[in-house]
Amino acid sequence: MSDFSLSDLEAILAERAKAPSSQSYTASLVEAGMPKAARKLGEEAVESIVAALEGDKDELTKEAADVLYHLLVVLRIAEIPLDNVLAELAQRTGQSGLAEKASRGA
Ligand SMILES: N=c1c2ncn([C@@H]3O[C@H](COP(=O)(O)OP(=O)(O)OP(=O)(O)O)[C@@H](O)[C@H]3O)c2ncn1[C@@H]1O[C@H](COP(=O)(O)O)[C@@H](O)[C@H]1O
Repeated sequence: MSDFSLSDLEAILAERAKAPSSQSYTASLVEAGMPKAARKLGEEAVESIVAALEGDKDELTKEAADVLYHLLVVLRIAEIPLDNVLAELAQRTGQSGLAEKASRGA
């Protein structure tokens, strides 16, 4: 199992977003703004659907990674911390302890 987490990626994107857009794809997306970032997220979601329907596991794995990356870029532009999303997911499990833990970023 990979040690790499979405929180790790969120931290990398926060750092890279400060770079000149010529040196960082993340910074170029943030600079372009929500319409472009949201469109990219949609494109990657559609490509994931196609891979899923074709039963192509390798392609679906790559497209799923693209979806998660572009989702984090969209959340960054919207100024929504990943922890808020995790807290929402935890709350849906009905386990308030998990929701509290997620909102603390633990
Ligand atoms: N996970 C990714 C990631 N996935 C995809 N991409 C980039 O997404 C782009 C998407 O290519 P596409 O073919 O979909 O789009 P395109 O038509 O080439 O370009 P668009 O004009 O449509 O955006 C490519 O340039 C990839 O390099 C990513 N770029 C960055 N990351 C992560 O973000 C980190 C920071 O990257 P930089 O911001 O580039 O420093 C990296 O270390 C990675 O962890």
